Amino acid sequence: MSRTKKGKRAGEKKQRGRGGGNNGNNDRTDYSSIAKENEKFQGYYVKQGIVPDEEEFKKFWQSLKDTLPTTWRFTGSKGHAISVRNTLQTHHIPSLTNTTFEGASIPAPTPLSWYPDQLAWQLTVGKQVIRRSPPFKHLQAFLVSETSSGNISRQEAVSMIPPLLMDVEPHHMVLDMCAAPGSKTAQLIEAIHSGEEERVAEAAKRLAGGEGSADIDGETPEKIMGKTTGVVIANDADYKRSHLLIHQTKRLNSPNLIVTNYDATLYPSLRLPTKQDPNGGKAMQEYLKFDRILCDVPCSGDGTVRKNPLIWRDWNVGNGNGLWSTQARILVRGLQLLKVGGRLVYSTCSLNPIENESVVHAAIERCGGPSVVEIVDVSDRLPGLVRRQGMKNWKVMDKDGTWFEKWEDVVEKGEPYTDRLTRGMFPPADQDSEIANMLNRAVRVYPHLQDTGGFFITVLQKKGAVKAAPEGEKIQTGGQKMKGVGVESHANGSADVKPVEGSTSSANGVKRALSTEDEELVDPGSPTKRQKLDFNTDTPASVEKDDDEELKPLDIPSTEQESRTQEFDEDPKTDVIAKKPRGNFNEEPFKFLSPSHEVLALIKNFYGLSSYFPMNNFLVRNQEGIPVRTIYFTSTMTRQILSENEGRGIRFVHCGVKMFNRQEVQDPEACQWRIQNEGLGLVEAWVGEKRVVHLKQKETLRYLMKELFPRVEDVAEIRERVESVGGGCCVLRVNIEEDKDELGALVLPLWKSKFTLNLMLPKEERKALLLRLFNDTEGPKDSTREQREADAKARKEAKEQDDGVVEEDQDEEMKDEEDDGGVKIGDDE
Ligand SMILES: C[S@@+](CC[C@H](N)C(=O)[O-])C[C@H]1O[C@@H](n2cnc3c(N)ncnc32)[C@H](O)[C@@H]1O
Repeated sequence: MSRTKKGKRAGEKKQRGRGGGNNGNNDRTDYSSIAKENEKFQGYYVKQGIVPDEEEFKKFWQSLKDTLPTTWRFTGSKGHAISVRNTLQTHHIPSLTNTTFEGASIPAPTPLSWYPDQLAWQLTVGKQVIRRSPPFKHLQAFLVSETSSGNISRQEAVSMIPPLLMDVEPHHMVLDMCAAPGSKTAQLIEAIHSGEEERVAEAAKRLAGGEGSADIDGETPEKIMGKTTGVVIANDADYKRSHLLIHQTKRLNSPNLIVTNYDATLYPSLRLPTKQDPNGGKAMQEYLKFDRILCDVPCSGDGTVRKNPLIWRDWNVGNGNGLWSTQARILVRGLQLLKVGGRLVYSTCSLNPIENESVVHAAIERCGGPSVVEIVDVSDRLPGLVRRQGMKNWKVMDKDGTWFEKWEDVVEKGEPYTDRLTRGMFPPADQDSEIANMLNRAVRVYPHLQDTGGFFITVLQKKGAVKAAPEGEKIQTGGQKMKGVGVESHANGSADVKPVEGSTSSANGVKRALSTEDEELVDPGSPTKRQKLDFNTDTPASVEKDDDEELKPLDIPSTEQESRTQEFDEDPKTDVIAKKPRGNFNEEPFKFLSPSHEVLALIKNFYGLSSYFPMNNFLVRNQEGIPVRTIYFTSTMTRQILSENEGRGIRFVHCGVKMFNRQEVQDPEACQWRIQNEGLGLVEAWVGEKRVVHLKQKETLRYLMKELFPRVEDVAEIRERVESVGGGCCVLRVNIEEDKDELGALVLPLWKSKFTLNLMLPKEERKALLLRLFNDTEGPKDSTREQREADAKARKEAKEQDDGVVEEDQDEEMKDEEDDGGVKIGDDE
């Protein structure tokens, strides 16, 4: 068989890891045939002493071979997540407790003790049981249905930890540097929106009563309305995978989310609105600094071996060594972009100290040492989570198997080791130094501690300005010269973020020493020099994988093979880390509409939108800036970021929630712009009573959900009200006393045609609600369809006979439209 340059056999399956890029893998390896043994893998971790006690190491090693439990999170706003969780607890857990299968008792799902509000659960039973035990089968149907409607997200338990340690608040600016496929981004979005429902409800009540209007002068609309003011920017270097982020976070409908597509080592400084000098001096250009940053970096992923058996076959030391330089650069860039006082979490699903403590140590040194960046002690956080402390000593192994304890030994041996390894990889020379002791504050989670995957998490706090010297100078830190984590700087201003399509090199190529005032604002520069460094160790090759793998609905896998193909959380792939954003960049521009635009005026009037509602946060996605089909809504800060950076070639991939969709209507009174289900939660509190319908009876709700096109005359409870509201879109507020716990605050978009009503819900969501609320497994039906068709036919024939004019079916007006998100209104066919 032929060999490639890197010594791989042509066609050979590439090394797995966790990093991204190059999807489309069609590997059909039989995972059950892979032996769960690898001497090099085991020997490496024995020598590193990651679990020093021999007996404990045996348990640790054995646990890597065991099947991983299935874990999931209830997603969305807290109120909503809790209401779906309540269904699990009320309707499923009782019948799953004390279940036996073939004589043995079977454990019911349990909440993860350390996850807040019992919103994360785990299930340890295998597929056999699920298929053949009726209560588990029932649970499976619930999980699948809620997953496809986005209320449940399958996620590895350990992967849920980093966002929980970030202490995100609703006003925070948050950056997720390596975000795809987006499980943690979803947690970050939930965190910035935490408490929002309550705040908005209170504000709406207060403002409707005319109270509090005195103290709102000069406040942003979000603040007045109790809305989240923070922003989450989720980034990934892989363009295709940046779209996975959109998919994964779609259900959260956050107007505070922006998705970008950059190599994180080169993440650009984003402009904020210029600050005017009150004394009449020069206006200052401000750049965005973040309160919270997540660096969940690409890594070798050997902590995921329980669900990725290929790691047993393919593990080699070069994977970790090869990623070190990129991981360190991402972390350094993150620390530059962080506000002083801000927090950054660095995490990997690798067990390897080279990808973990070594990177953290090098980056802290690179940024000025522990007086500038400290590791936060989080030992009292997440009580219940069993963990081990970070390592302060480790060794470095070359890919040929030679071990080194210190850089000086590498220098003594000379090439090729001096090319393949770097000084920064080594542990602190002074093991009693502040930084060495601080490394113990890092968190290591091992599989045997609580039946999970392996993970590494460090929480860093920035205490002062980071001074990054230009690349080319080897960095002098704590007596060590380091290469491989340098940051080149160049002039700030428009050139610093020139379009990077097809190139990540410094926009203007100017290298200069930093001045103190812009040291934090510069963009990192040319990767050309780093390229050599990145490739001077054994960089693992990419793995190709099918995109859709991330998106499969939850099933309950019993084998690791199934687990691998159905997982959509962590993405254990190693990749040659982006020297430039991968894939074509092809996005329509984001154009904001003037608040006085005639379409917005029409919408405001029809829905009776409150005067507090921020009408300047609407945008469209076309070059001309015309509302053709869909109008999106963003938060104020999001708008400012997009507007300030327009024309700078910034690779914005996504922003805005669909709020209004254009609808062909025949009723001249009805507004053509219907509220999209996605945007309803953002606007409903501000819609005037004139377009609100209240519903209190459970049976009415069931009928509206079950029937795709119920006749107005058949919905007795709300008939009168909908008739007085008139044609077009309105807001249905559901308030059923007996089901408060499971329904939460349910608000739905309702369309009134001449004769029929239509809940405008995506098919999956309608199905999931029917199952959850009414135990209906069959889904919606269209029993009036035949009747309508017959009526239409009769009308048409009669009309044609009368005057030869062909009349359109009035009720068909809602059924031909499909929105941009693929949600067919009413008629799902
Ligand atoms: C471990 S995965 C992130 C998982 C993600 N945080 C989550 O929780 O779903 C690493 C991601 O980093 C991306 N990546 C690799 N190199 C990168 C770089 N230089 N800059 C930004 N992203 C990069 C990969 O495409 C991959 O999606």
